[in-house]
Amino acid sequence: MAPPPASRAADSNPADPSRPAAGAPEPITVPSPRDHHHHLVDRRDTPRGRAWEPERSRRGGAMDGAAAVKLVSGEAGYVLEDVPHVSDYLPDLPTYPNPLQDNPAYSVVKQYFVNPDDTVCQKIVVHKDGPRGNHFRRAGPRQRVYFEPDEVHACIVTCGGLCPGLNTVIREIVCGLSDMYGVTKILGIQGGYRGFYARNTITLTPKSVNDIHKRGGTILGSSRGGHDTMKIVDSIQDRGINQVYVIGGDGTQRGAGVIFEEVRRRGLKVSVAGIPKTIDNDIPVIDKSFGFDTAVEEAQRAINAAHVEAVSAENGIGLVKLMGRHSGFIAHYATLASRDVDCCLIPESPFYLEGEGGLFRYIEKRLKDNGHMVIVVAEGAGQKLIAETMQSIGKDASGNELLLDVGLWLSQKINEYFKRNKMTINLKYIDPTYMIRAIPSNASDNVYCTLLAHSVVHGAMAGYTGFTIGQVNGRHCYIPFYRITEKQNRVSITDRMWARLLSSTNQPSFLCNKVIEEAKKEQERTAQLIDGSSSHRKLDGKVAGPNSGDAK
Ligand SMILES: Nc1ncnc2c1ncn2[C@@H]1O[C@H](COP(=O)(O)OP(=O)(O)OP(=O)(O)O)[C@@H](O)[C@H]1O
Ligand SMILES: O=P(O)(O)OC[C@H]1O[C@](O)(CO)[C@@H](O)[C@@H]1O
Ligand SMILES: [Mg+2]
Repeated sequence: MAPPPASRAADSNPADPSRPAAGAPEPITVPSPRDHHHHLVDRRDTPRGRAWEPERSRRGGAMDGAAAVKLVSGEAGYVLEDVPHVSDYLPDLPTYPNPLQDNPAYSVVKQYFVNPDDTVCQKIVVHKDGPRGNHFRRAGPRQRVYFEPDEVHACIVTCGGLCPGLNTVIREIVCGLSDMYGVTKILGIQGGYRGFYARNTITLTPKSVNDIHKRGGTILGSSRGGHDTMKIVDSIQDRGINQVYVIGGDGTQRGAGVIFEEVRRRGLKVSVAGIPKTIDNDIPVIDKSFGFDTAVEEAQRAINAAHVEAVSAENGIGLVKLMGRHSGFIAHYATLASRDVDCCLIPESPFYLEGEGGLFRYIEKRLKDNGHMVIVVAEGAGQKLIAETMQSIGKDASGNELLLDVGLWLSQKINEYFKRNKMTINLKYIDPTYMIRAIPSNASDNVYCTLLAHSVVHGAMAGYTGFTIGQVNGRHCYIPFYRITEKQNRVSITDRMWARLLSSTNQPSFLCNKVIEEAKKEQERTAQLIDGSSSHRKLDGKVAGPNSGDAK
C-alpha cells in the first residue's frame, strides 16, 4: 500500500486527507500543453546543463499543481524531454537490485541493463551544423528498481475502440511482470475506465492469459466515456494498486494523464503508464501504432474482393470504406500495398465531385479507359461535403464526433451521377471496417506488442510514471503523456509518401494552391518542433514509419 501523504492537499477529506472532500471540485484537468511549453521555453533559456529540478514538497508526499515538465538541455541544441518519476514527489524511496540479474534467461545477456544516460533522438536526419533536437529517455531494464516483486499490485485496463493486438499487449504485460520480475498480483479492470468503479475485476496470471493473443478484441472489454478521475483514483488507492497500465488511444492517454496528476497530488507511490493503441495510427511521435500493420494487411482482402467484383461487371466500381476518423493512414497504406486501387480518399485531402478535376470526371475517364475501377475511402473523408446535405449525428460517449457514412453517401452520389448521364455502372460497396478491427494481430504486430509490453513494465518497475511507451526511430522510449496527446498524427499530403500514392493511382490531387500552402506550412512547423529549437512548440513530428513527417 502506498505511504500516507506527508502534506494535506487543499479541499481534502478529513476522514482521508489524501482524498478530496465530498463536493470538492470534480476532475483535475490535465495541464494544458501551453503551460508545459511556457516552462519549456523558460527552461531552455537557462545555460546548458541540467535545466530541470524536480518539483517536490519539502517533505515529499502529496502535491498540488501540475507536474513540471522535465527538460534537460545539452550540447549543440540537445534537449531531453524526460518523464516523471515517483521519486520526484516521494524523495526517500528505497531501491532494490533488479531481479533480472538473477534470471537465467536474461542474466547471460551482455549489457542487459540500459545505461541510465541513454536517450533516443526524435530527429535522425541531421545537418552538420543543425541542432540535435528533442530526445526521449530510452526504455529498458534498469539496474535498480523502485518496487519489490512482492510489493507490486498491478492493474491493466483497455479503453476506446478495438484494435488488433490488445490481447497480446495484455498477455505480455502479465507474462513480463511475472517472468521477468516475479510479480504475482495483477488485476484486469473490466470494461474500460468505468470498470475501476462500476465493474468487477479479474485476476490475471500467465496461465489465464496464455493463448489470448490468438483472439481479437480485448478479454477485459472496453468502453468510451465514464472517466471519473476521483472515483478511479479512489479505486486505485482502495485496492492498493501501485502500477497502472493503460492501453488506449489519444483519449485514453489523456485520461491516464489526469489519473497520474491526481495520483501525484495525493502523493501515492503508483506508476501510471500508457501503451498507445489506435488502429487509425493517429498518435504522434511514435513510428506507428500496434495493430496498424494487421489492419493494412486485412484491408487487402476487402480491396481484392472489390477488385474482383469490379472487373467482373460492366463498368464495375468497387468501393471500400476503411477506418480512419481524422487520419487516413489505413486507406493510404492499404492503397499503396494493393496496386488495384484507382482512387484513395482521406480526411486530410479534401475532394470535390463535380466539374473539371472532380471525382465524377475521373471515374468516367477511368471506366472508359479501363472498364472498371476501385475506390478506397477513409471513413473521415469528405465529412464537410456530406454535412452540406446531411445533419450531424452527434458525439459518442467520449465526446468524439460521430461520422456520417461516407461510403453510403458516395455510392448514392456516384449512382445518381451516372443515371443522370445515362451510363450503366455496377457499383458494389464493401464496408469491412469492424471486421478489420476485430481480428487478432499478425505475426509482426505480435512481436511489436510483446516488446512494447516488456518495455512499459521495465519503466514502471524502475519507478517512472506519467509516460507512454513508444517506438521512435526503431528504439523504445518513455514519452511524457502531454507529447502524445497535444496533437494528432495525420497523413501529410505534401510528403513524398502521398505523392507516391498519387502517382500509383493517377487520381486527381483535388488540391487548390491554398490547401497545398497550408500543408507545407504545417510541415515546416513540424520540422521546427523536432529540432527542439522553436520557442513556440505547437506541433509535433516524427521521423520513421507511417508516422513520417519526413519523406523517405
Ligand atoms: N480529456 C480526457 N480526460 C479524461 N478522460 C478522457 C479524456 N478524453 C477521453 N477520455 C477517456 O478515455 C477513454 C477513451 O477515449 P476515446 O473513446 O476517445 O478513445 P481513444 O482512447 O482515443 O481510442 P480510439 O480513438 O483509438 O478508439 C474514454 O473512457 C474517455 O472517457
Ligand atoms: O464504433 P466505435 O466503437 O465507436 O468506433 C469507431 C471509431 O473507432 C476507431 O476505430 C478508432 O478511433 C475509428 O477509426 C472509428 O471511427
Ligand atoms: Mg481517439
